[in-house]
Amino acid sequence: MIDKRALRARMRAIRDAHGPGLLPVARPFLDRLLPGQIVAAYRPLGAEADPALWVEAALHAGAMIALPHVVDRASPIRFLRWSDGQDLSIGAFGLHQPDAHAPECVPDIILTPLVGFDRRGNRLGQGAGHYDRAFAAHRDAWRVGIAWSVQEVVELKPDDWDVPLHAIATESEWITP
Ligand SMILES: Nc1nc2c(c(=O)[nH]1)N(C=O)[C@@H](CNc1ccc(C(=O)N[C@@H](CCC(=O)O)C(=O)O)cc1)CN2
Ligand SMILES: Nc1ncnc2c1ncn2[C@@H]1O[C@H](COP(=O)(O)OP(=O)(O)OP(=O)(O)O)[C@@H](O)[C@H]1O
Repeated sequence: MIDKRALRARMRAIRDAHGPGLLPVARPFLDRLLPGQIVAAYRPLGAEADPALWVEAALHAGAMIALPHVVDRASPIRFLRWSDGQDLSIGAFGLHQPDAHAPECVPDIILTPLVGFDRRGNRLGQGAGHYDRAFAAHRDAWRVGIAWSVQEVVELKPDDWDVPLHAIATESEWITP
């Protein structure tokens, strides 16, 4: 079987060949939203599917937005509150993120950028363990993976620490394992 690093390189190349864009909002996400909830989103890097329309829908429903704040590969990410229109600064890996002093949040929903996924909810990420650790720290959050449909692989072998996704949204499908 192809190793994880080689697969990650292949799936990044497939994602980059697809190119960037906005992901249409999936109905089950709208149905789940409640006022006051905290939705952890992200600002896309390169050709990652952009959840900006999901952020807009969440704000419209009265939910609050948090964005990941990353320091380096070794440190856990923190989800920090972001209010609509607030400035972001560029941090590690070129990510747009809130100021380190923004309030930390406990997310109800975690929109997770994917490098690859399978139909069972297994996920391939950047390999730093940032979302693995976030899922372990926020067990009750609804874990939604976001990707282009071309990022699907037939089967990913989960590691012991992997926490599966509840759903995956692509431009063409809402996949629930
Ligand atoms: N948009 C976005 N935000 C995110 C993530 C992500 O994958 N995408 N993260 C996910 O954990 C966390 C940040 N962690 C990261 C860890 C490693 C790399 C990384 O290795 N980047 C590669 C290029 C990545 C690519 O092309 O996909 C690099 O810098 O060479 C990026 C982010 C939180 N925020
Ligand atoms: N709960 C955890 N606490 C501490 N370290 C963890 C935890 N979960 C995973 N890790 C570490 O993080 C790394 C994750 O590597 P892996 O290749 O699985 O990342 P990934 O599947 O790309 O996911 P991620 O998006 O989280 O980086 C591994 O080295 C693993 O030991």
